[in-house]
Amino acid sequence: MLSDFSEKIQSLFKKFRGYGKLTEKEINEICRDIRLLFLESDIALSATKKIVEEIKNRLSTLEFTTETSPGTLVSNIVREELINLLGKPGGIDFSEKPTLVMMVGIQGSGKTTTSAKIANYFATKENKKPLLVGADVRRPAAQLQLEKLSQQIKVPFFTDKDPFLACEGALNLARSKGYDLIIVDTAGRTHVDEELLDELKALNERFHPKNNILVIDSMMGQEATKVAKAFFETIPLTGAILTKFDGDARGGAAFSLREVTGVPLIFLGVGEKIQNLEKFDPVRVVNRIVGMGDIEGLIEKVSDIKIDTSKKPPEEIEKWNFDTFLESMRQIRKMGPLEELLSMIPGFSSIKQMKDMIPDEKQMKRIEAVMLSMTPKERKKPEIIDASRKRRIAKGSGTSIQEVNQLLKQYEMFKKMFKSKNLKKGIKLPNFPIGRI
Ligand SMILES: Nc1nc2c(ncn2[C@@H]2O[C@H](COP(=O)(O)OP(=O)(O)OP(=O)(O)O)[C@@H](O)[C@H]2O)c(=O)[nH]1
Repeated sequence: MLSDFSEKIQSLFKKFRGYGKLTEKEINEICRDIRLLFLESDIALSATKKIVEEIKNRLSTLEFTTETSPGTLVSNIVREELINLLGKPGGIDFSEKPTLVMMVGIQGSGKTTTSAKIANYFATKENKKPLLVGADVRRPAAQLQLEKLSQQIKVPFFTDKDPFLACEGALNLARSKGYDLIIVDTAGRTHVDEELLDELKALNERFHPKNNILVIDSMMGQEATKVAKAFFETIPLTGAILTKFDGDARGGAAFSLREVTGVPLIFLGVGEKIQNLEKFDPVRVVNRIVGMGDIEGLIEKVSDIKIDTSKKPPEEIEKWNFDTFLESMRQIRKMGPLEELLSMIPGFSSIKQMKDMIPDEKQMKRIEAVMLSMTPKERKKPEIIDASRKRRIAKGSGTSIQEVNQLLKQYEMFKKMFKSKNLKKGIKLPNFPIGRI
């Protein structure tokens, strides 16, 4: 999440810490650095100008105290202004029952997946009764995708032969069954076109939804603001959801959207899975970016995971084998990419050596593939893995014999260490089972 931006802002904070005083020269330098960072991050010019101006004004009138160093004061101001730029979060208006939530956006933005994510969020976290409606009647595949997702999350699905009939029917059904919210997945096109906008306008005039939510791909960078403007000129948008935030390194859309369009963010899509939806919280996003972590988010993630207690690892570490490691790895991966999780721990992202020790998703998959290519017997008793078995495992997992050897070596080290009870004498754990291979 915003890895490039995060790295750059943290190195700027390091630079600011070196300032002994803040004269006009330093203030100009800070503003120049921030401007450059924003422009390199594909953030809209108006948003860049706004934050630089705010920072400059605050720094020019700053009162120094002896307790806080100039560098810390500057970093605090920049952090606060990043939070202000992201803007206060929006929400879903539940003042009507059922409330209509119209999901709009261009094709591929993640609209269908996000409709299901929201339904799941409100059903599981807020005890609401959602109804999912497929209104993209021209694309049977989109209807099918939403229907499948609705079955997966056990939320009812409704559709009809045109979007107006679908909404009408859904409203009647919701009123009779007491549903709280109707989430309508409207049609998307490859780009914003007149036909799409006309249909939305007509739906809006007919049903006056309390919620018109724009789903937008954060990877679009500041281009996202153009799409948002086109929708905003057609219907009154009440909020936006940025999808694929997990893959966005620069933050161009996130930091531009509010300033350019005024539309508040409500949720962030942070992965392909249904659970990968976060309520937008600017403080938590910024704290993560600047390396202050997000303990609250980490606790939420851990408590969301349903641990299968029948698969709990044995208490005695001597009994651990590759089955144990495979299972723990799966439990950890359910929470999302490892680096993402660790970035939620305050200070972690600033320790470069620690980051280098952590395998990325691709490496995790390779380690998992090696373990999965072992037979159940091999996983229980890895000592039986001889040269020909290693060849078979490497071939089956699409890795190399060296990689299989490396994993087995790390396993051996792990076992030896516990046998010799060296751990009690303060010896560091090897980076297994999450080490690089
Ligand atoms: N990494 C990541 N992928 C996402 C996220 N949200 C959606 N996707 C993926 O983006 C792709 C497009 O998502 P859809 O929900 O089909 O997009 P859509 O806007 O409904 O597109 P159409 O149905 O074609 O109109 C799918 O592969 C999703 O799994 C997210 O937050 N993170």
